[in-house]
Amino acid sequence: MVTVHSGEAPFVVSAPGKVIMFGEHAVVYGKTAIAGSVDMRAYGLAAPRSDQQVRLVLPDIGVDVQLDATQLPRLAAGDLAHPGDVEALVGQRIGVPDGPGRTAVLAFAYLYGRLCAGSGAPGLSLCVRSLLPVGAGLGSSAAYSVVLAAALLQLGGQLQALGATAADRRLINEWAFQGEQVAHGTPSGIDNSVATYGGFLEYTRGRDPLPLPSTHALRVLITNTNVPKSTKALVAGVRALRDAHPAVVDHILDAIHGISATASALFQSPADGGALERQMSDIVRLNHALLSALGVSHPALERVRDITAARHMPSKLTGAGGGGCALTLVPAGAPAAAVAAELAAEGFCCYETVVGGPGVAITRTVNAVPVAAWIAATAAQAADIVAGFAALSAADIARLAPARG
Ligand SMILES: Nc1ncnc2c1ncn2[C@@H]1O[C@H](COP(=O)(O)OP(=O)(O)OP(=O)(O)O)[C@@H](O)[C@H]1O
Ligand SMILES: C[C@@](O)(CCO)CC(=O)[O-]
Repeated sequence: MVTVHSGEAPFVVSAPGKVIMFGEHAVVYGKTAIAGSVDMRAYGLAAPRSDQQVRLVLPDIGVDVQLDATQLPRLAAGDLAHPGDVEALVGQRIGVPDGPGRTAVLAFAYLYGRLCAGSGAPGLSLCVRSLLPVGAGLGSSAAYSVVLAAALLQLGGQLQALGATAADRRLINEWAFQGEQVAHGTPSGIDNSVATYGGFLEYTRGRDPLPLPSTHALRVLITNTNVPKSTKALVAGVRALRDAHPAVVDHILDAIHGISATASALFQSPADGGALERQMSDIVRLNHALLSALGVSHPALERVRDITAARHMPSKLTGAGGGGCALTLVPAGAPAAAVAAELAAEGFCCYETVVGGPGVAITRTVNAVPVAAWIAATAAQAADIVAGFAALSAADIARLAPARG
């Protein structure tokens, strides 16, 4: 339990989404995965208030709830067997129907309960917006959890330097992982690690994430199939398959581990561009085939794979699968624009993205102007700071994050 600093001026926290290059699902079983941050982020405006009210505004998913701080129970370590059990404690009170909004409010209630709640806990308005598609495999949930954890830790005076030190990041990552457990049950921790640390990471559950000093720039196309999926259900499906056929599924998981090990070596190798692209293409194809064997592909993902393969651009699903996004390697000279147009004609959304940008960031100013004043000037018609933040254009909101280093 910490004392929330109600004297803190409004500030903005942001955290990136992720793309898993190799190793999703296998990473849940202790195998290695390789992931990088994408240049789309979640942004949270935290404004302390003096009236003991806690307001959570999530405009992307239609949530605006206000509770008296005393309605959110203080939670000590050990009060709950699993962070997801918070539902049983506060589920009745939050008045939000099932769906993304409910999960998001429960993750907040858990982290607020652990980090802030208690007698005398002051109020707070927190508004989170995201430029990441929700539930598409790009780690929108982890970016949201990292924003919550960093905002509440900052309010509690638990961070040394606005989230910038190694100790700050470790703390943010640990708490964000608990927020992810509310949403996903048994996540591996890779998504929140990428959202916290940014860059490229080699990740194995239970070990510190290893930043990969990639010597090769990788162009990728991300295609959102717009098919909704549930990470929790897909992870549970793989678990059921493994329980039924351990001797088969464990070999598949080991093979995926081998792919991540190959990718890690390739990222750090001095191989020339052509050789690297050939080997990367092979392992992208192999990884997708293995994920398909685990039952987490979808006809829309197979369609993306066929369209891009016809142009010699290999694709794999990224994230949990079952819909969501595919990742396509764009080798030098590949007709990325033509392929993106072909995919768009089939109703898919494509983003060409830069992988490996900055992780979590907390800012109190924009170009030396305090956040509150900057929002007031940028969204001049808004009634208050939360409404102003909610009204910012995507281009303006992106100015609240650090530039790519
Ligand atoms: N803009 C947002 N505002 C509030 N909550 C969000 C937002 N985006 C995502 N979330 C939270 O994240 C959840 C989506 O998690 P889900 O795992 O389905 O998708 P994802 O994280 O985008 O995909 P993946 O885990 O495969 O990378 C939502 O239910 C909500 O709780
Ligand atoms: C499917 C999975 O491996 C990645 C989801 O982005 C689940 C996890 O690692 O928690």
